[in-house]
Amino acid sequence: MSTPPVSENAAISIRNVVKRYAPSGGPGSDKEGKLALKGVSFDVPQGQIFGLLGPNGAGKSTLINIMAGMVMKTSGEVSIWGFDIDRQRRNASRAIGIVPQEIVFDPFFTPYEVLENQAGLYGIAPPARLTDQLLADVHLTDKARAYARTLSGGMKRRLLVAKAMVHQPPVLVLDEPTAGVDVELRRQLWELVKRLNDEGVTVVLTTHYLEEAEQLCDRIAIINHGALIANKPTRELVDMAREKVVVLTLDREPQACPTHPAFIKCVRGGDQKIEITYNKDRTNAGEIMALVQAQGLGIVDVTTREADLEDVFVRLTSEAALAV
Ligand SMILES: Nc1ncnc2c1ncn2[C@@H]1O[C@H](COP(=O)(O)OP(=O)(O)OP(=O)(O)O)[C@@H](O)[C@H]1O
Repeated sequence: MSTPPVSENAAISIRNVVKRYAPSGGPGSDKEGKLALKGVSFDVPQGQIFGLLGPNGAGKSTLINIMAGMVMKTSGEVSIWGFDIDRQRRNASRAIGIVPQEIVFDPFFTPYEVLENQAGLYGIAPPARLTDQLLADVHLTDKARAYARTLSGGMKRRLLVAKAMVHQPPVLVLDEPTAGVDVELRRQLWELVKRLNDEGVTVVLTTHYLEEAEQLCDRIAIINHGALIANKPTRELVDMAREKVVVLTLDREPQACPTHPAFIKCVRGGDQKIEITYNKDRTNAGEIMALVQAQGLGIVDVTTREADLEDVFVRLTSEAALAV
């Protein structure tokens, strides 16, 4: 299959990226080394919040670490804001801010010092530094002079976001920013991400929380076993779930499940309820209710459930697993 050329106006352009790790040499190790990415290609459009999803070990961190310059790809091309990461490394690095999965700070530095040091690394002269502004943006002004080790987990994560934004990159990448973070802190982090995006920053994030990816991301790519298995606007991806479920509570116990070519599954609960999973392109709840009533049964209550991203994710990853 021919691969389109690297896109000039994408925030990130990834073409045919392959990564094979060196063999570890340990007992049972793969002699050729682990093939973590098997030729992945996609673009992250400018201005979006882009979700990179996949099960554990799919290759997400490998891809992010390649963008960050921390892992060398085996082959393929990556450009960030139009800059090739091999030929224009300096410009590519300046165009991206990375929030790593692991929290790593020297515990004896204060948030103020963490940001000042980072600005120094980027060669930003003191008058041009945005330290106070960034601390305010992530609500850490009153912790500016506290040791990093005294910050809560959520504060440390917010400080990592500020650190990634020190050089004001147009692209921000967050690797599992909410892993192990409680609900309230997760909400705060998502608000921060949304605010940055509203200000024009293109955001790429990996997450295991499908519901949040569904709410937050404009577009979602799914990686499984080192290969891209989906890359679509979130709405389209969710619409791929063609299944819908209707639960009917009847006026008495039905003798049998009604049948229809669009039914995928029908379960009798034994409590005067039937749960029908159907293809929503081929029938609807109204038709199903009419079918049940035509059998002489009365309907006391009805509830329906839409398929969500989790249904699509499970289906796509299991189909891809079967194809491997
Ligand atoms: N340094 C390494 N050396 C050898 N193999 C590695 C190395 N880092 C990752 N891998 C392997 O490459 C594959 C992809 O790992 P990666 O960490 O990129 O996945 P992931 O999608 O980020 O998973 P997770 O969500 O668990 O972080 C895995 O099989 C992993 O064991």
